[in-house]
Amino acid sequence: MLAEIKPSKIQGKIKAPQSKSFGIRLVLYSLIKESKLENLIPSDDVNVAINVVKQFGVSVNGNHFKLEGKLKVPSYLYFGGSATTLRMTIPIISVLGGETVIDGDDSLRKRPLTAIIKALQGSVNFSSQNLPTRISGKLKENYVRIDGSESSQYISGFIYAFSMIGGGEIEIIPPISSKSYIYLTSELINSLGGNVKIKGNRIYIEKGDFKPYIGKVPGDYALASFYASSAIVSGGEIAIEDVYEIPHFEGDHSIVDFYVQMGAESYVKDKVWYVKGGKELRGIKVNVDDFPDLAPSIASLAPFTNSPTIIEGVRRLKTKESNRILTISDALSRFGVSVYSDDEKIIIEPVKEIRNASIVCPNDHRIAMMATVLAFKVGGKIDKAECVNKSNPNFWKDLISLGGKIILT
Ligand SMILES: O=C(O)C1=C[C@@H](OP(=O)(O)O)[C@@H](O)[C@H](O)C1
Ligand SMILES: C=C(OP(=O)(O)O)C(=O)O
Repeated sequence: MLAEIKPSKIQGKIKAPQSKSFGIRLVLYSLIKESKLENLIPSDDVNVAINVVKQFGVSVNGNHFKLEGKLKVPSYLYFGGSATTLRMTIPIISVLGGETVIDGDDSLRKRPLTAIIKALQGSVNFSSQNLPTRISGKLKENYVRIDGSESSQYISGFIYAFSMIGGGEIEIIPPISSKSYIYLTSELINSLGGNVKIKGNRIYIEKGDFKPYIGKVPGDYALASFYASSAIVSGGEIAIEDVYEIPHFEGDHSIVDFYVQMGAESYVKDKVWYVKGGKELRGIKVNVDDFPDLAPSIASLAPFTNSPTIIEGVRRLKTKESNRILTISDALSRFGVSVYSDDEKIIIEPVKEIRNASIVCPNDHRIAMMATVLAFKVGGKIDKAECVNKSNPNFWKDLISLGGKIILT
């Protein structure tokens, strides 16, 4: 699909895209207790999670997920492009024990599994270092020691896995990256009757008394940020409804504050995120290691400021759906933005002369979303535009309803 975008003013009221992180967690929660997701509009990745729980024996009736009988470890699981589902499921397979062949699409096949393979060495065998691989064996004790610098998704997976079997302990070898997602998992599990305590680099999980989850999938700040950036850049005003309450830790919701630091009007009240453009913007310096998905969001606004934006802590962006150090730089450069990058940082200069550009989505939803913001300023084309479905199947429809002049063919 090709998206042809004309300069547009983005404004109005919209429901936030549903959170992929919450969506996957709430679907996987059905391996612990039933869940009913009232407003569910599954993205590709949430659909992956739904197919995975089905294979474990969960019955799926519309938006209602309930385990029928005993959990069974499937002999084959396919994860599409969803690293979150993959890396949360491997710990579950490893505590239950068994033999499963796991696979994914071309992008997932390139993403590392090094930390989990090492952590499970001696109990669980992997036939190869990347997908496809055959996992066999069972974790010997309810304890795991794992490198925290590759991905938090494994740690979230062990919080689920140990909650399923009545307890366990995780020791994380520092540095711990993407900490915000570990907090997200432990807070969610505890809010549903779990017993997870984080003490420094150790996580203690005890037996929980779980209740069903019946409710909505909360809205997502990182996905909504592309609507917000588009409004700011085009001088519009937007209200994004159904976002979650801002918690005590930093995370994807920190984008609300980053936009304030960049000079935009941005605040959350009663689960609505209000954003307004029109003021002079400035560059910021920010380390994204704890919330790496915000890099493309910040990069979408950075060219329109009056000073350079420095995004640090980008090392792990190389192993996302695309090498985002390269794909952020490449997409912005096509629009005439000067970008410097190395393994530690991306520096984005204020754009002097923005130009109309065409990009092909590098199989990475957030890069297409970032480029859309620039295209609203100057026009542009995005090929393989369906790549946004990984996390937000409503992306194009929502933006059209907010005034985006977009032709999809
Ligand atoms: O747990 C989650 O929902 C996620 C964790 C992050 O991954 P890493 O922990 O690998 O950084 C993030 O990039 C991903 O989009 C979602
Ligand atoms: C990195 C992402 O997702 P995942 O790791 O789940 O594939 C993302 O959504 O930006």
